[in-house]
Amino acid sequence: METGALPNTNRDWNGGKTKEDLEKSNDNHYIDPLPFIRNEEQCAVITAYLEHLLEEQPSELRWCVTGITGTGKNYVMKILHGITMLWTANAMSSIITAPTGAAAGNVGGSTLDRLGKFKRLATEDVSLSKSGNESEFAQQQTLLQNTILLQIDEGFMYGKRLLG
Ligand SMILES: Nc1ncnc2c1ncn2[C@@H]1O[C@H](COP(=O)(O)OP(=O)(O)OP(=O)(O)O)[C@@H](O)[C@H]1O
Repeated sequence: METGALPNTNRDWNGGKTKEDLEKSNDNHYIDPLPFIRNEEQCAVITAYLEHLLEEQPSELRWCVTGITGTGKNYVMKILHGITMLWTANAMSSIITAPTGAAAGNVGGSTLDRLGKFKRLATEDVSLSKSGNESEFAQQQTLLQNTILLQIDEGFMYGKRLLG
């Protein structure tokens, strides 16, 4: 996974002390923020997201996480999804989408078309807000107003017709 563009993730969970420091001083209270993840790059993404949630006034965050196949991108997506739902206690606060039904099924998400109830035509260039039933679209907007995380898998497959 490529994480070079991520914000600095050095949150100090242990008062500036390393695990070794704490062991030497017989203090066993070392906090490992992500004990269940042993992959550094995955840790960097998840920790950066946690830090973002902890910000008093979180700014809008737009990330593109890339990596060759099998590097654990979907694994991280699912963790961020779970963290967000727990953090907000709202199942609609996090959404995972993908361009095709098969890709969406793979990550436990849905297609943007299904999510937004769009009825796009294969041949016509229609904008997002006009591509479906407008009242359904408005209902969906209301439903999604507490969504704080939108993750798009295989995002390169979306053209400017949908997201442009
Ligand atoms: N930190 C981890 N601990 C345990 N298993 C992991 C971890 N990260 C990834 N895996 C496992 O490795 C496999 C590949 O991960 P994943 O599907 O997330 O990769 P990917 O980068 O999304 O692949 P693709 O680009 O093909 O969709 C999966 O079986 C996943 O469960």
